[in-house]
Amino acid sequence: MEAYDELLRWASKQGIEVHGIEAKRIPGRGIGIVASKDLKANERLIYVPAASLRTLTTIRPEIRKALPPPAPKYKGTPVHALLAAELLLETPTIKKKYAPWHAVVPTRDDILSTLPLAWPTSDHEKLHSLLPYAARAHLTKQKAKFEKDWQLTRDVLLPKLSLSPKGRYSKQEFLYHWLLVNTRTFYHETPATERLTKDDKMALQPVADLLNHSDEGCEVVFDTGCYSISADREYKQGEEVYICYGTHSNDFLMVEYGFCPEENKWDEVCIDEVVLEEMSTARKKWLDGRDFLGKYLIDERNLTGCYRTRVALMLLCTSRGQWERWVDEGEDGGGEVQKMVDRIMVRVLEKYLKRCMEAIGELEGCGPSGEMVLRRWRQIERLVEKALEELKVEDN
Ligand SMILES: C[S@@+](CC[C@H](N)C(=O)[O-])C[C@H]1O[C@@H](n2cnc3c(N)ncnc32)[C@H](O)[C@@H]1O
Repeated sequence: MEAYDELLRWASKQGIEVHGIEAKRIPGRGIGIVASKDLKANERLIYVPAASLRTLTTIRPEIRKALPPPAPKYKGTPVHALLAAELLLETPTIKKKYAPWHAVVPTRDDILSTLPLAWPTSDHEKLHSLLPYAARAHLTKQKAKFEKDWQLTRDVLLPKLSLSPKGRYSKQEFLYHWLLVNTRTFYHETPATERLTKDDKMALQPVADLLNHSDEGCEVVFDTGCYSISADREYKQGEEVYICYGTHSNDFLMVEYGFCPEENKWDEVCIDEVVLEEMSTARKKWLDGRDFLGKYLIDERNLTGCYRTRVALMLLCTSRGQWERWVDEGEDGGGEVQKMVDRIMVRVLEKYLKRCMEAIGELEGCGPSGEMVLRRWRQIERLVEKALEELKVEDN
């Protein structure tokens, strides 16, 4: 019997109900959930009673006593750190209780090789530097969160429990558990987490955490008593059933979940670095003053630049005073100004396309470790080429 079949049997003993679906290994996506029969829209597929979730309230008392509890506005220990510590410090009895879950979650090698945060710096320093801007920026924030959580674990929790941050309790082991939590938790609000930030409203859910991501997916609803997942549409037997982890770009999915899908209607590409290179220090200050500094995006629906991009580029076509008036009145400066913005966009995107090609050239020599980043740059290259075509058509 496969480990995931064992997990489903174990789950039913925990009160987790599973209907019309089964787990299966899916090439390129680890384990996933598929329909075991034809499913009707709205049919309930998974029901997880709150008692089977691992949340802030199920963290062992000695961990909760050692680490300051989470509190509003990021004071205290994030729930992410507490859940990671809980997994790191699992006693043999608890480990036995969750053995069927441990048997199916990705191995250390799976996690550490696919998630950019875990790429060993010596080998992958170059890969980090070759990530597109948005992914690199997101990774920097994620790294800061992780380092803070590890510091609390190493300097407060482990000494209080007379454990040394080596071997079983090393930084690398904490990282593995921290990333397991990162890739497998669901949003869950309880009375205990109600006043906390969104990031602290997280729960681990055995079985439901086998669902892979797609742009659109099953309906997920929860209250304090349970979590339930229902079919969003009809499914044919054997079809994979997904949930949507959120309306995320591929840069976000790569850093948070370690994959980069070819189809993603929520995808967007951030062109901050090339747009900001056009701006003097004074212009950056003016943009900042009106909350227009950064987050310049292109996507399939906004090939010629999102609203923020175009407003920012308008500053290159006129005086500060005139630009401020247009911003105040929500005006676009008229046809001639928009043509100038288009021309600047062409220059900016041609520069970005050159960078794409340079990154692709370097990644082609990186072998399998650079595959995901290479795929991402090829997607960006296609989008930028399409945007340039559209801008040039508009110019004629
Ligand atoms: C919540 S788990 C889903 C179950 C997971 N596939 C497993 O084997 O345990 C999230 C992880 O699944 C993988 N995943 C989810 N959706 C995917 C997709 N559309 N394509 C590739 N991998 C995906 C990623 O490794 C991600 O970090």
